[in-house]
Amino acid sequence: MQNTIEFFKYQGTGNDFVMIDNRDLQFPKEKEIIEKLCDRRFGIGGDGLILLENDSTSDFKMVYYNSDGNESTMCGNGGRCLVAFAHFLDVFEDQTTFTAIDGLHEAEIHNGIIKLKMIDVGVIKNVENGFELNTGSPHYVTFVEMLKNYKVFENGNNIRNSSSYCEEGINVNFVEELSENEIFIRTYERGVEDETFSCGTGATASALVFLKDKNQTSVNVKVLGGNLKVYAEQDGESFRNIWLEGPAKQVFKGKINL
Ligand SMILES: N[C@@H](CCC[C@H](N)C(=O)O)C(=O)O
Repeated sequence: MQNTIEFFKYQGTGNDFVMIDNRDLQFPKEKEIIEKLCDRRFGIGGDGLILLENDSTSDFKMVYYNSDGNESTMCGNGGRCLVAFAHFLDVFEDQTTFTAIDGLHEAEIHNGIIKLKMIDVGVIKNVENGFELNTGSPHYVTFVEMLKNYKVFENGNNIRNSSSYCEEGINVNFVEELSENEIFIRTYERGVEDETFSCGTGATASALVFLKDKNQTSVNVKVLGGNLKVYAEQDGESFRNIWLEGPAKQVFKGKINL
């Protein structure tokens, strides 16, 4: 017998996700099924798939899969979209906490803008031509010029598959400083294996590298799919009180046969 599931589609600055209410734990967590649902020709289409589940210590739990069907580490835009989804499902009113793979997150929603607290970040490592840090997911950050015309797929794919990163993979962020208050970022994402329109943990990582050792606690972030803002407080070599802010929207809903 054919199994039909109800889904919702969300996007946060163009990073798009299939969203499923799995509080009844009925969703089959199989790689082939998730990959097919994320396929833009044979499925719904999305950079990832997110399950909203019950949690014993917070309002809900986030389970995140990349479009390759594998469960992965934290997704910042996905987290913001999931907060919008939980709000739509009346799980909370305007402030919430939820549990993700990297721990507990606080979040708030006001007029469609979601502000999500990210994990504290330790040392930013200097590596060849760039920086490496973990904002819930692993990121490589490098500064370039003329980012609009930059070959993000080719260069991102080369770095992601280089000997340093090929085993675990890494997300690769190319950053251009537009002004003292604004950076422009384009990201090649691990697990999507392509450039996406936005990456929340990547925007956070790039913002922290930009803010490091400056007397500044926020920066506007322009991405292909819109605008984000990152707030952070530096404490020695580390950062805390890190917030990722931006819009997240429900795009459509439907039913699909598995
Ligand atoms: N789109 C994401 C990052 C998702 C995880 C990443 N692809 C990985 O596997 O590390 C975001 O908004 O943070």
